[in-house]
Amino acid sequence: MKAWAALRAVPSWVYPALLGALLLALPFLGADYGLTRQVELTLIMALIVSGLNLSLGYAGQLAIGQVAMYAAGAYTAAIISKAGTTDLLVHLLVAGLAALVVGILTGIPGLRLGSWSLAMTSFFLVLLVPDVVTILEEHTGGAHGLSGIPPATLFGYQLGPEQFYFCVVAVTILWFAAFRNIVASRHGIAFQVLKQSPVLASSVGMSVFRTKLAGYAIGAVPAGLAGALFANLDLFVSLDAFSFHVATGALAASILGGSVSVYGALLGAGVVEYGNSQSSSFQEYSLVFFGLFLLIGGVLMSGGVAGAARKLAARLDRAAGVLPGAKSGTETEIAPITGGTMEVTGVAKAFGGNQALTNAALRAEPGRVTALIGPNGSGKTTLLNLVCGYYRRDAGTITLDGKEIGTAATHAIARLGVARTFQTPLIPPGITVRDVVASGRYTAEPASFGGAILRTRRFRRVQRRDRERAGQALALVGLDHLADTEAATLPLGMRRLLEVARALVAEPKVLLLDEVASGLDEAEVETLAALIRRIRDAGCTVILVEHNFGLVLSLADEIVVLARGSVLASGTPAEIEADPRVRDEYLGVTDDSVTTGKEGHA
Ligand SMILES: Nc1ncnc2c1ncn2[C@@H]1O[C@H](COP(=O)(O)OP(=O)(O)OP(=O)(O)O)[C@@H](O)[C@H]1O
Repeated sequence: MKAWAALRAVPSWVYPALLGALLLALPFLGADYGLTRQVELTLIMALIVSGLNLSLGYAGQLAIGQVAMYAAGAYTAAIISKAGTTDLLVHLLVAGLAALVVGILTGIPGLRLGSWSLAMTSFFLVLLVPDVVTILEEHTGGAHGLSGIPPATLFGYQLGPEQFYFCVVAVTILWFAAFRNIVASRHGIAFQVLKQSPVLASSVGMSVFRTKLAGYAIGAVPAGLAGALFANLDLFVSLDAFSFHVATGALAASILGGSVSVYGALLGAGVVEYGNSQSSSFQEYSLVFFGLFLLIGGVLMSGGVAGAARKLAARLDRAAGVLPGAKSGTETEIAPITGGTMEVTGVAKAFGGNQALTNAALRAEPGRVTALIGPNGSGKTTLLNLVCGYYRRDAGTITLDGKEIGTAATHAIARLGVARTFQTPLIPPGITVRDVVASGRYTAEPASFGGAILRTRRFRRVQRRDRERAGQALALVGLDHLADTEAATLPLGMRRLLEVARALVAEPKVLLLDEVASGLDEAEVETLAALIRRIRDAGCTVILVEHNFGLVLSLADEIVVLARGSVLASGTPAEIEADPRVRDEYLGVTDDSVTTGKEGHA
C-alpha cells in the first residue's frame, strides 16, 4: 500500500509523459519497421477514437461520423500533396480544418433537428463516403484509390520513415495534451453537464446548441489529423480505410477503452489494431470481436477499462488512506448580492387542452423570500419554467428589473441573473463536488477553448477564480470537506445543498428554489432554512416553491397561493395563514393544525 501511496503522489501528467517519451525512444531501442508501423497505425486509430471519446463520451452526442472526417482529412492531404504542397504541417492544418468544416456542416442540421438526427446524419455520412469519393473520382481516384502521393516534407526537408514516425508520435502527444486540457477544463465539465441534461446546461447559461456543436465539431479535428497522417504513411489512399467496418472498430475501441476517458482511447485503439494485425481470424470475424468489446466495455465493466481502472484506484486509495484533500467546514460570509425585481403579470399557459396557468402573477423583490405555494398541479413548476424560458407563455408579461424576459432563450435568461435548483437535483455523474459547483460559473466569466488548450494566463486566472468561488460556496453550504468527492454519490440532502451552491456561484439576481426541502430530514431542513435566510439577507431575490407549509411560514416574507392556475391569495405569512380560502382550498386541514404552522403538505 505504501507503493500505491507513492505512485499516487506523482503528478498525474507524469505517466502519459513517460509513455510519450517511450514511444519517441522506440526506434533507438531497436524497434523494427513492423513494430513502428504498428505503433503508427495504433496512434492514428487512437486519434480517431479520442475524437469519438470527446463527442460521444464527454459531450454525449450519439454520433459515429469520425470515419467520414478521417476520410475528409486523408483525401484533402493527398490531393494538396499531389498538387505540389507536401509540407506535413500544412497537411495537418488543412486536414484538421476540412474535418472541422465537415463536422460543423453535418452537426448543424443534425443538432437542429434534435433527438436521433445527429446519430442518423453521422451514420449516413459514413455510408456516403464511397459515393462522394466516386463522384469526385477525378481528384480522389474513385474506387481505384489515390496513388502517387509524394513523400511528406517538413520545412523543405523530405521525411524518411523514421522521421515520419516521430511526427506521428509528436502529433499524437500534442493532440492528447490538448484533449486532456479541454476535458480537465470548465469546457470538459460543461460537456458533461450537457450530457446529463440540456435543461441543466441552459439553466447555468450554456447555449445547448452551441455547446453540442462544439463537442461534435472539435471531436472531428483529431480524425482529420489522423487522415493527414494516414495519407502520408502509405502514400496511397483508398476507400477500404474508411469503411463502415472501420467506424464500428473505432466505436468498439472507444467503449472498450472507456469513452469517458482521455487515455482509454490509446488502449482501445491498441487492442483493435493489434487484433487486426496479428490474426486473420480477427479480421474475418472482427464484427463479432467488436460486439464482444462493446459488451465488455459497456456492460461488464461499465466505463470500459478506464472506468474499471478508476474504480480500482479509488479502492486502493481507500485502502492506502490516500484521501482527497479534506478541509474543515468553516463557514464564510455571503458577499452582498444585488437582487433584481421579478414581476409576473397575467401569465397564461396551456398544454394542449390543459390550461396549466390562466392568470398567474407575482412580484418578488431583492432581499425578500417570495414563496409560491398551491396544491399539486396548480401550476407552480410551470410558472418557474416560464420564468426560466423553458416554456413560452401564451399571455402576460414576465419582467426582470422592468425588462421583458418572457421571450428570451433559457441560457440568455440565466445570463441575465436567474439561477435555479430542480425538484430532482440534476448532478452529472463522474465529476467532483467542486466541479459541479464551478460549472455554475460557466458564463459568469468567459474563457475560450483556445485558452483552455494552451493554458493561457487568462484561462488559469479564471480557473483559479472558479475554484476559489466554488470553495467559498461549498464552505457556505457546509460541503467543503467533500470538494473532491464524486458529487453524484452524495445523499439527497447534500445534493440539494450542492445545487444551491451551484446556483450561488453564478451570483444570481434571482434564485428560484423548486421544492428544495422535499425528501430532507428535519435537521437538513433547518440547515437549508438558515442558508436561505442568509442568501436573502445578502440581498438576493429568492422565489421558493415549496410544499412544506411550516418551512414556508417560517421563511417567507410574502406568500403567493396558486390554485387551478390563478392566484388564490397573496400576502404575508400571517395573512395567508389566516385566510379561510387558503385553508379550505389548499390546506384542507382543521384550524388547529394550521395554527401550529407545522403541518406539511405533500
Ligand atoms: N410539459 C407539460 N406538458 C403537458 N402538461 C404539463 C406539462 N407540465 C405541466 N403540465 C400540466 O400542467 C399542470 C400544472 O402542473 P405543474 O407541474 O406546473 O404543477 P405544480 O403546481 O408544480 O404541481 P406539483 O406540486 O405536483 O409539482 C398539470 O395539470 C400538469 O399535468
